[in-house]
Amino acid sequence: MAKSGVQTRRSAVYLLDQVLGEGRLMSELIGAGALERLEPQERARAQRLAMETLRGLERADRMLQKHLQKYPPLTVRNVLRLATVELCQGGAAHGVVNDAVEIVARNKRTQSMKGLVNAVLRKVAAQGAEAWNILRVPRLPKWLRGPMVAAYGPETVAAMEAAHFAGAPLDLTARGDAAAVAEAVGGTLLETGSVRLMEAGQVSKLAGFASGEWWVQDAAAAIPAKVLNAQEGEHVLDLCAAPGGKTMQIAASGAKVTAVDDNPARMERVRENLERTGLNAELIVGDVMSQKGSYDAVLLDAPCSATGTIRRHPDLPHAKDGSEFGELIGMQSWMIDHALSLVKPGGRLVFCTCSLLPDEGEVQVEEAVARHKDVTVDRAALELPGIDPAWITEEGGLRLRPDYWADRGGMDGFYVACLRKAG
Ligand SMILES: C[S@@+](CC[C@H](N)C(=O)[O-])C[C@H]1O[C@@H](n2cnc3c(N)ncnc32)[C@H](O)[C@@H]1O
Repeated sequence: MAKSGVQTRRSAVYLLDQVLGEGRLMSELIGAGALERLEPQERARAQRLAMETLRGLERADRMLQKHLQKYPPLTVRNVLRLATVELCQGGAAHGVVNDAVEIVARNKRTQSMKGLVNAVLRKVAAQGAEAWNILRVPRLPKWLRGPMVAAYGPETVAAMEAAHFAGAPLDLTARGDAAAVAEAVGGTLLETGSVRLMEAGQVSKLAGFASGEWWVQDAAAAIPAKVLNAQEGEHVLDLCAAPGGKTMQIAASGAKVTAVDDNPARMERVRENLERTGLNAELIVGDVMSQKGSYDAVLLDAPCSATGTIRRHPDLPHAKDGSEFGELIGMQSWMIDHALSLVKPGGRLVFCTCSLLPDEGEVQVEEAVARHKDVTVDRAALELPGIDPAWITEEGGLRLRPDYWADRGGMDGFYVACLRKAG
Protein backbone atom coordinates (compact mmCIF):
# COMPACT_ATOMS: atom_id res chain seq x y z
CA MET A 1 0.00 0.00 0.00
CA ALA A 2 1.30 3.44 -0.90
CA LYS A 3 2.53 5.79 1.83
CA SER A 4 -0.54 7.97 1.31
CA GLY A 5 -2.66 5.03 2.50
CA VAL A 6 -0.85 5.05 5.84
CA GLN A 7 -1.21 8.82 6.19
CA THR A 8 -4.89 8.73 5.32
CA ARG A 9 -5.61 5.90 7.74
CA ARG A 10 -3.51 7.56 10.43
CA SER A 11 -5.57 10.74 10.01
CA ALA A 12 -8.77 8.69 10.29
CA VAL A 13 -7.42 7.15 13.52
CA TYR A 14 -6.65 10.66 14.80
CA LEU A 15 -10.29 11.65 14.17
CA LEU A 16 -11.44 8.54 16.04
CA ASP A 17 -9.08 9.27 18.97
CA GLN A 18 -10.51 12.80 19.25
CA VAL A 19 -14.17 11.78 18.93
CA LEU A 20 -13.96 8.78 21.24
CA GLY A 21 -11.33 10.07 23.65
CA GLU A 22 -12.00 13.80 23.82
CA GLY A 23 -15.68 13.99 22.90
CA ARG A 24 -15.01 16.27 19.93
CA LEU A 25 -17.22 16.37 16.84
CA MET A 26 -15.76 15.58 13.42
CA SER A 27 -17.13 18.84 11.97
CA GLU A 28 -15.21 20.79 14.67
CA LEU A 29 -12.02 18.82 14.06
CA ILE A 30 -12.17 19.20 10.30
CA GLY A 31 -13.09 22.90 10.65
CA ALA A 32 -9.99 23.29 12.85
CA GLY A 33 -7.80 21.84 10.09
CA ALA A 34 -7.33 18.24 11.33
CA LEU A 35 -7.03 16.92 7.76
CA GLU A 36 -5.31 19.88 6.14
CA ARG A 37 -2.05 18.02 5.49
CA LEU A 38 -3.80 15.54 3.20
CA GLU A 39 -4.66 16.00 -0.47
CA PRO A 40 -8.38 16.88 -0.94
CA GLN A 41 -9.26 13.39 -2.20
CA GLU A 42 -7.46 11.75 0.74
CA ARG A 43 -9.20 14.13 3.16
CA ALA A 44 -12.55 12.89 1.93
CA ARG A 45 -11.32 9.31 2.26
CA ALA A 46 -10.01 9.79 5.81
CA GLN A 47 -13.33 11.32 6.81
CA ARG A 48 -15.26 8.49 5.16
CA LEU A 49 -13.11 5.84 6.88
CA ALA A 50 -13.64 7.45 10.30
CA MET A 51 -17.39 7.77 9.70
CA GLU A 52 -17.74 4.15 8.58
CA THR A 53 -15.78 3.03 11.64
CA LEU A 54 -18.06 5.02 13.95
CA ARG A 55 -21.15 3.57 12.24
CA GLY A 56 -19.85 0.05 12.70
CA LEU A 57 -18.10 0.59 16.05
CA GLU A 58 -20.21 -1.87 18.03
CA ARG A 59 -19.71 -4.59 15.43
CA ALA A 60 -15.97 -3.91 15.22
CA ASP A 61 -15.66 -4.23 19.01
CA ARG A 62 -17.60 -7.50 18.96
CA MET A 63 -15.33 -8.88 16.24
CA LEU A 64 -12.22 -7.79 18.14
CA GLN A 65 -13.17 -8.87 21.64
CA LYS A 66 -12.84 -12.53 20.66
CA HIS A 67 -9.16 -11.98 19.91
CA LEU A 68 -8.11 -9.63 22.72
CA GLN A 69 -7.39 -10.69 26.29
CA LYS A 70 -7.35 -7.10 27.53
CA TYR A 71 -8.04 -3.71 25.98
CA PRO A 72 -5.00 -2.01 24.43
CA PRO A 73 -4.71 1.82 24.68
CA LEU A 74 -7.42 3.81 22.85
CA THR A 75 -5.34 4.72 19.81
CA VAL A 76 -4.35 1.06 19.21
CA ARG A 77 -7.97 0.03 19.68
CA ASN A 78 -8.94 2.63 17.07
CA VAL A 79 -6.35 1.33 14.61
CA LEU A 80 -7.84 -2.15 15.12
CA ARG A 81 -11.42 -0.89 14.81
CA LEU A 82 -10.71 1.02 11.59
CA ALA A 83 -8.94 -1.97 10.03
CA THR A 84 -11.69 -4.35 11.17
CA VAL A 85 -14.39 -2.25 9.52
CA GLU A 86 -12.35 -2.06 6.33
CA LEU A 87 -11.60 -5.78 6.31
CA CYS A 88 -15.21 -6.74 6.95
CA GLN A 89 -16.48 -4.38 4.27
CA GLY A 90 -14.31 -5.83 1.53
CA GLY A 91 -10.95 -4.04 2.01
CA ALA A 92 -7.90 -5.92 0.68
CA ALA A 93 -6.36 -7.68 3.69
CA HIS A 94 -2.74 -7.09 2.66
CA GLY A 95 -2.98 -3.28 2.43
CA VAL A 96 -5.28 -2.82 5.40
CA VAL A 97 -3.23 -4.98 7.79
CA ASN A 98 0.15 -3.62 6.65
CA ASP A 99 -0.98 -0.03 7.09
CA ALA A 100 -2.44 -0.76 10.54
CA VAL A 101 0.83 -2.37 11.64
CA GLU A 102 2.83 0.55 10.26
CA ILE A 103 0.68 3.16 12.04
CA VAL A 104 1.27 1.40 15.35
CA ALA A 105 4.98 0.85 14.63
CA ARG A 106 5.60 4.54 13.83
CA ASN A 107 4.44 5.66 17.27
CA LYS A 108 7.00 5.11 20.06
CA ARG A 109 4.27 4.60 22.64
CA THR A 110 2.55 1.87 20.64
CA GLN A 111 5.30 0.22 18.59
CA SER A 112 5.59 -2.71 21.03
CA MET A 113 2.05 -3.71 20.02
CA LYS A 114 2.64 -4.14 16.30
CA GLY A 115 2.85 -7.93 16.66
CA LEU A 116 -0.46 -8.01 18.48
CA VAL A 117 -2.11 -5.80 15.84
CA ASN A 118 -0.81 -8.00 13.05
CA ALA A 119 -1.96 -11.24 14.73
CA VAL A 120 -5.42 -9.93 15.66
CA LEU A 121 -6.11 -8.48 12.23
CA ARG A 122 -5.03 -11.65 10.45
CA LYS A 123 -7.67 -13.49 12.50
CA VAL A 124 -10.30 -10.84 11.73
CA ALA A 125 -9.43 -11.03 8.03
CA ALA A 126 -9.87 -14.81 8.11
CA GLN A 127 -13.41 -14.41 9.52
CA GLY A 128 -14.27 -11.45 7.26
CA ALA A 129 -17.63 -10.30 6.05
CA GLU A 130 -19.44 -13.48 6.98
CA ALA A 131 -18.88 -13.02 10.72
CA TRP A 132 -19.56 -9.27 10.42
CA ASN A 133 -22.87 -9.62 8.62
CA ILE A 134 -24.46 -11.82 11.27
CA LEU A 135 -23.79 -9.35 14.09
CA ARG A 136 -26.70 -7.19 15.21
CA VAL A 137 -27.15 -3.67 13.85
CA PRO A 138 -25.14 -1.31 16.10
CA ARG A 139 -27.25 0.27 18.80
CA LEU A 140 -27.29 3.84 20.03
CA PRO A 141 -25.38 4.36 23.27
CA LYS A 142 -27.46 3.89 26.42
CA TRP A 143 -27.70 7.59 27.31
CA LEU A 144 -29.59 8.23 24.05
CA ARG A 145 -31.26 4.85 23.55
CA GLY A 146 -33.08 5.10 26.90
CA PRO A 147 -35.02 8.30 26.13
CA MET A 148 -35.56 7.22 22.53
CA VAL A 149 -37.10 3.87 23.52
CA ALA A 150 -39.29 5.72 26.05
CA ALA A 151 -40.52 8.02 23.26
CA TYR A 152 -40.89 5.60 20.33
CA GLY A 153 -40.72 2.04 21.66
CA PRO A 154 -37.97 -0.54 20.97
CA GLU A 155 -39.10 -1.58 17.49
CA THR A 156 -39.11 1.93 16.08
CA VAL A 157 -35.75 2.68 17.67
CA ALA A 158 -34.34 -0.50 16.09
CA ALA A 159 -35.63 0.71 12.70
CA MET A 160 -33.98 4.09 13.28
CA GLU A 161 -30.71 2.34 14.19
CA ALA A 162 -30.89 0.40 10.94
CA ALA A 163 -31.30 3.72 9.10
CA HIS A 164 -28.32 5.20 10.98
CA PHE A 165 -26.21 2.18 10.03
CA ALA A 166 -27.23 2.45 6.38
CA GLY A 167 -25.98 6.05 6.13
CA ALA A 168 -27.52 8.73 3.93
CA PRO A 169 -27.80 9.51 0.23
CA LEU A 170 -27.11 12.99 -1.14
CA ASP A 171 -30.17 15.24 -1.40
CA LEU A 172 -30.32 18.49 -3.33
CA THR A 173 -32.78 21.38 -3.29
CA ALA A 174 -33.26 23.08 -6.65
CA ARG A 175 -33.28 26.86 -6.93
CA GLY A 176 -35.86 26.52 -9.71
CA ASP A 177 -37.03 23.48 -11.70
CA ALA A 178 -36.34 20.39 -9.56
CA ALA A 179 -37.22 17.94 -12.38
CA ALA A 180 -34.61 19.56 -14.60
CA VAL A 181 -31.99 19.29 -11.85
CA ALA A 182 -32.88 15.62 -11.29
CA GLU A 183 -32.33 14.95 -14.98
CA ALA A 184 -29.09 16.93 -15.17
CA VAL A 185 -27.46 15.16 -12.20
CA GLY A 186 -28.98 11.73 -12.88
CA GLY A 187 -30.96 11.74 -9.63
CA THR A 188 -34.50 10.94 -8.57
CA LEU A 189 -37.15 13.54 -7.89
CA LEU A 190 -38.76 12.78 -4.51
CA GLU A 191 -42.44 13.49 -3.87
CA THR A 192 -41.54 16.34 -1.53
CA GLY A 193 -39.56 18.08 -4.30
CA SER A 194 -35.98 17.22 -3.30
CA VAL A 195 -33.58 15.51 -5.72
CA ARG A 196 -31.88 12.36 -4.45
CA LEU A 197 -28.62 10.76 -5.56
CA MET A 198 -27.82 7.38 -4.04
CA GLU A 199 -24.15 7.53 -5.15
CA ALA A 200 -22.95 11.10 -5.33
CA GLY A 201 -19.16 11.26 -5.74
CA GLN A 202 -17.65 14.73 -5.56
CA VAL A 203 -20.44 17.28 -5.06
CA SER A 204 -18.68 20.18 -6.78
CA LYS A 205 -18.33 18.06 -9.95
CA LEU A 206 -22.09 17.53 -10.32
CA ALA A 207 -23.88 19.39 -13.13
CA GLY A 208 -25.21 22.76 -12.01
CA PHE A 209 -22.99 23.20 -8.94
CA ALA A 210 -20.89 26.08 -10.28
CA SER A 211 -23.93 27.82 -11.78
CA GLY A 212 -25.77 27.53 -8.45
CA GLU A 213 -28.76 25.54 -9.74
CA TRP A 214 -29.06 23.69 -6.42
CA TRP A 215 -27.63 23.24 -2.94
CA VAL A 216 -27.11 20.21 -0.70
CA GLN A 217 -29.94 19.81 1.79
CA ASP A 218 -31.48 16.67 3.26
CA ALA A 219 -35.04 16.04 2.06
CA ALA A 220 -36.35 16.41 5.64
CA ALA A 221 -34.41 19.64 6.21
CA ALA A 222 -36.13 21.08 3.12
CA ILE A 223 -39.62 20.63 4.61
CA PRO A 224 -39.71 23.55 7.15
CA ALA A 225 -39.37 26.22 4.45
CA LYS A 226 -42.10 24.46 2.45
CA VAL A 227 -44.35 24.58 5.52
CA LEU A 228 -43.56 28.30 5.87
CA ASN A 229 -44.59 28.74 2.22
CA ALA A 230 -43.16 32.26 1.80
CA GLN A 231 -44.93 34.42 -0.76
CA GLU A 232 -43.53 37.07 -3.07
CA GLY A 233 -43.69 40.44 -1.35
CA GLU A 234 -43.57 39.02 2.18
CA HIS A 235 -40.75 39.88 4.59
CA VAL A 236 -39.46 36.74 6.32
CA LEU A 237 -37.06 36.52 9.25
CA ASP A 238 -34.87 33.39 9.19
CA LEU A 239 -33.51 32.83 12.70
CA CYS A 240 -30.48 30.54 13.22
CA ALA A 241 -29.88 30.62 9.50
CA ALA A 242 -26.38 29.29 8.87
CA PRO A 243 -25.24 27.66 6.62
CA GLY A 244 -28.30 28.96 4.79
CA GLY A 245 -30.22 26.05 3.26
CA LYS A 246 -33.56 27.45 4.39
CA THR A 247 -32.53 31.05 3.68
CA MET A 248 -31.97 30.08 0.05
CA GLN A 249 -35.31 28.28 -0.17
CA ILE A 250 -37.13 31.36 1.14
CA ALA A 251 -35.14 33.71 -1.10
CA ALA A 252 -35.89 31.49 -4.12
CA SER A 253 -39.62 31.88 -3.46
CA GLY A 254 -39.33 35.62 -4.15
CA ALA A 255 -39.88 36.79 -0.56
CA LYS A 256 -37.55 39.28 1.10
CA VAL A 257 -35.39 37.47 3.70
CA THR A 258 -33.46 38.68 6.71
CA ALA A 259 -31.18 35.90 7.95
CA VAL A 260 -29.74 35.91 11.47
CA ASP A 261 -27.02 33.74 13.01
CA ASP A 262 -24.60 34.50 15.82
CA ASN A 263 -21.69 32.52 14.36
CA PRO A 264 -19.62 34.74 12.00
CA ALA A 265 -17.77 31.82 10.36
CA ARG A 266 -21.02 29.97 9.65
CA MET A 267 -22.57 33.21 8.39
CA GLU A 268 -19.72 33.48 5.92
CA ARG A 269 -20.94 30.13 4.52
CA VAL A 270 -24.40 31.69 4.03
CA ARG A 271 -22.83 34.57 2.12
CA GLU A 272 -20.87 32.14 -0.12
CA ASN A 273 -23.95 29.99 -0.72
CA LEU A 274 -26.03 33.02 -1.70
CA GLU A 275 -23.29 34.20 -4.01
CA ARG A 276 -23.05 30.81 -5.76
CA THR A 277 -26.81 30.53 -6.21
CA GLY A 278 -27.32 34.20 -7.13
CA LEU A 279 -29.95 34.63 -4.41
CA ASN A 280 -30.36 37.60 -2.07
CA ALA A 281 -30.84 37.98 1.64
CA GLU A 282 -30.03 40.55 4.27
CA LEU A 283 -27.50 38.98 6.66
CA ILE A 284 -27.24 39.86 10.35
CA VAL A 285 -24.55 38.33 12.56
CA GLY A 286 -26.26 38.52 15.93
CA ASP A 287 -28.20 36.79 18.68
CA VAL A 288 -31.77 35.67 18.10
CA MET A 289 -32.77 37.21 21.42
CA SER A 290 -31.65 40.72 20.43
CA GLN A 291 -33.64 40.87 17.16
CA LYS A 292 -36.40 43.46 16.84
CA GLY A 293 -39.09 44.19 14.27
CA SER A 294 -42.30 42.77 12.90
CA TYR A 295 -42.39 40.19 10.11
CA ASP A 296 -45.02 38.41 7.99
CA ALA A 297 -43.38 35.11 8.84
CA VAL A 298 -40.51 33.87 11.00
CA LEU A 299 -38.61 30.61 10.67
CA LEU A 300 -36.78 29.39 13.78
CA ASP A 301 -34.41 26.46 13.17
CA ALA A 302 -33.33 26.32 16.79
CA PRO A 303 -30.01 24.90 18.04
CA CYS A 304 -30.69 21.38 19.30
CA SER A 305 -29.20 17.97 20.05
CA ALA A 306 -28.99 17.26 16.28
CA THR A 307 -29.98 13.65 17.04
CA GLY A 308 -31.95 13.63 13.78
CA THR A 309 -28.72 13.83 11.78
CA ILE A 310 -26.94 10.71 13.10
CA ARG A 311 -27.11 9.05 9.66
CA ARG A 312 -24.76 11.77 8.39
CA HIS A 313 -22.97 12.39 11.69
CA PRO A 314 -22.29 9.00 13.29
CA ASP A 315 -19.75 10.72 15.59
CA LEU A 316 -22.50 12.53 17.48
CA PRO A 317 -23.73 9.73 19.78
CA HIS A 318 -20.11 8.85 20.61
CA ALA A 319 -18.86 12.40 21.18
CA LYS A 320 -21.82 13.59 23.27
CA ASP A 321 -23.37 12.33 26.48
CA GLY A 322 -26.59 14.32 26.62
CA SER A 323 -25.37 16.65 29.37
CA GLU A 324 -25.95 19.76 27.20
CA PHE A 325 -29.50 18.91 26.24
CA GLY A 326 -31.22 20.49 29.26
CA GLU A 327 -29.67 23.85 28.44
CA LEU A 328 -30.65 23.56 24.76
CA ILE A 329 -34.25 22.76 25.65
CA GLY A 330 -34.44 25.88 27.85
CA MET A 331 -32.93 28.01 25.09
CA GLN A 332 -35.41 26.69 22.52
CA SER A 333 -38.40 27.83 24.57
CA TRP A 334 -36.96 31.36 25.10
CA MET A 335 -36.25 31.54 21.39
CA ILE A 336 -39.82 30.49 20.53
CA ASP A 337 -41.19 33.22 22.84
CA HIS A 338 -38.94 35.87 21.35
CA ALA A 339 -39.57 34.69 17.78
CA LEU A 340 -43.34 34.97 18.38
CA SER A 341 -42.87 38.59 19.50
CA LEU A 342 -41.40 39.28 16.02
CA VAL A 343 -44.43 37.90 14.12
CA LYS A 344 -47.08 40.36 12.87
CA PRO A 345 -50.68 39.76 13.99
CA GLY A 346 -52.05 37.08 11.65
CA GLY A 347 -48.53 35.98 10.74
CA ARG A 348 -46.81 32.64 11.33
CA LEU A 349 -43.82 31.12 13.05
CA VAL A 350 -42.38 27.88 11.76
CA PHE A 351 -40.41 26.20 14.53
CA CYS A 352 -38.15 23.28 13.68
CA THR A 353 -35.30 21.23 15.10
CA CYS A 354 -33.21 18.41 13.60
CA SER A 355 -33.86 16.40 16.74
CA LEU A 356 -35.56 13.10 17.49
CA LEU A 357 -36.27 14.02 21.11
CA PRO A 358 -39.88 15.09 21.78
CA ASP A 359 -38.59 17.57 24.39
CA GLU A 360 -37.08 19.51 21.48
CA GLY A 361 -40.19 19.25 19.31
CA GLU A 362 -43.68 18.11 20.31
CA VAL A 363 -43.27 19.24 23.94
CA GLN A 364 -41.93 22.67 22.93
CA VAL A 365 -45.01 23.31 20.81
CA GLU A 366 -47.49 22.05 23.41
CA GLU A 367 -45.89 24.33 26.00
CA ALA A 368 -45.63 27.33 23.66
CA VAL A 369 -49.35 27.13 22.86
CA ALA A 370 -50.13 26.93 26.59
CA ARG A 371 -47.97 30.03 27.26
CA HIS A 372 -49.36 32.11 24.36
CA LYS A 373 -53.14 32.35 24.30
CA ASP A 374 -53.08 34.21 20.95
CA VAL A 375 -51.24 31.36 19.18
CA THR A 376 -52.69 28.25 17.51
CA VAL A 377 -51.09 25.36 15.64
CA ASP A 378 -51.77 25.56 11.89
CA ARG A 379 -52.23 21.94 10.81
CA ALA A 380 -53.27 22.89 7.29
CA ALA A 381 -49.75 24.24 6.64
CA LEU A 382 -48.54 20.60 6.73
CA GLU A 383 -50.72 19.49 3.81
CA LEU A 384 -47.91 19.24 1.29
CA PRO A 385 -46.99 16.83 -1.50
CA GLY A 386 -45.22 13.75 -0.17
CA ILE A 387 -46.19 14.37 3.47
CA ASP A 388 -47.89 11.30 4.92
CA PRO A 389 -50.75 12.38 7.24
CA ALA A 390 -49.57 9.62 9.63
CA TRP A 391 -46.47 11.73 10.31
CA ILE A 392 -48.60 14.49 11.88
CA THR A 393 -48.54 14.46 15.66
CA GLU A 394 -51.25 15.00 18.25
CA GLU A 395 -50.43 18.68 18.84
CA GLY A 396 -50.37 19.34 15.07
CA GLY A 397 -46.66 19.24 14.26
CA LEU A 398 -44.78 17.03 11.82
CA ARG A 399 -42.52 14.28 13.12
CA LEU A 400 -40.00 13.14 10.51
CA ARG A 401 -37.88 10.08 11.30
CA PRO A 402 -34.79 8.43 9.78
CA ASP A 403 -36.68 5.16 9.31
CA TYR A 404 -39.27 6.80 7.04
CA TRP A 405 -38.69 6.10 3.32
CA ALA A 406 -36.44 3.20 4.41
CA ASP A 407 -36.70 1.67 0.92
CA ARG A 408 -35.60 4.92 -0.71
CA GLY A 409 -32.65 5.89 1.49
CA GLY A 410 -34.42 7.40 4.50
CA MET A 411 -34.50 11.00 5.67
CA ASP A 412 -33.07 12.97 8.58
CA GLY A 413 -35.04 13.19 11.80
CA PHE A 414 -36.79 16.54 12.08
CA TYR A 415 -39.67 18.20 13.89
CA VAL A 416 -41.63 21.02 12.26
CA ALA A 417 -44.69 22.99 13.37
CA CYS A 418 -46.40 26.12 12.11
CA LEU A 419 -47.72 28.46 14.82
CA ARG A 420 -50.28 31.07 13.77
CA LYS A 421 -50.68 34.34 15.67
CA ALA A 422 -54.20 35.75 16.01
CA GLY A 423 -54.96 38.66 13.65
C1 LIG B 1 -29.52 23.93 13.09
S1 LIG B 1 -28.38 25.13 12.68
C2 LIG B 1 -29.24 26.07 11.49
C3 LIG B 1 -29.31 25.48 10.09
C4 LIG B 1 -29.86 26.47 9.07
N1 LIG B 1 -31.15 26.99 9.42
C5 LIG B 1 -29.97 25.91 7.67
O1 LIG B 1 -31.03 25.55 7.20
O2 LIG B 1 -28.93 25.84 6.97
C6 LIG B 1 -28.49 26.17 14.10
C7 LIG B 1 -27.76 27.51 13.99
O3 LIG B 1 -28.11 28.29 15.15
C8 LIG B 1 -27.07 29.20 15.38
N2 LIG B 1 -27.27 29.76 16.74
C9 LIG B 1 -27.16 29.11 17.91
N3 LIG B 1 -27.48 29.93 18.94
C10 LIG B 1 -27.82 31.11 18.38
C11 LIG B 1 -28.24 32.36 18.92
N4 LIG B 1 -28.40 32.53 20.23
N5 LIG B 1 -28.51 33.37 18.07
C12 LIG B 1 -28.32 33.21 16.71
N6 LIG B 1 -27.94 32.05 16.16
C13 LIG B 1 -27.68 31.01 16.98
C14 LIG B 1 -25.83 28.36 15.18
O4 LIG B 1 -24.72 29.17 14.88
C15 LIG B 1 -26.24 27.46 14.00
O5 LIG B 1 -25.76 27.99 12.80
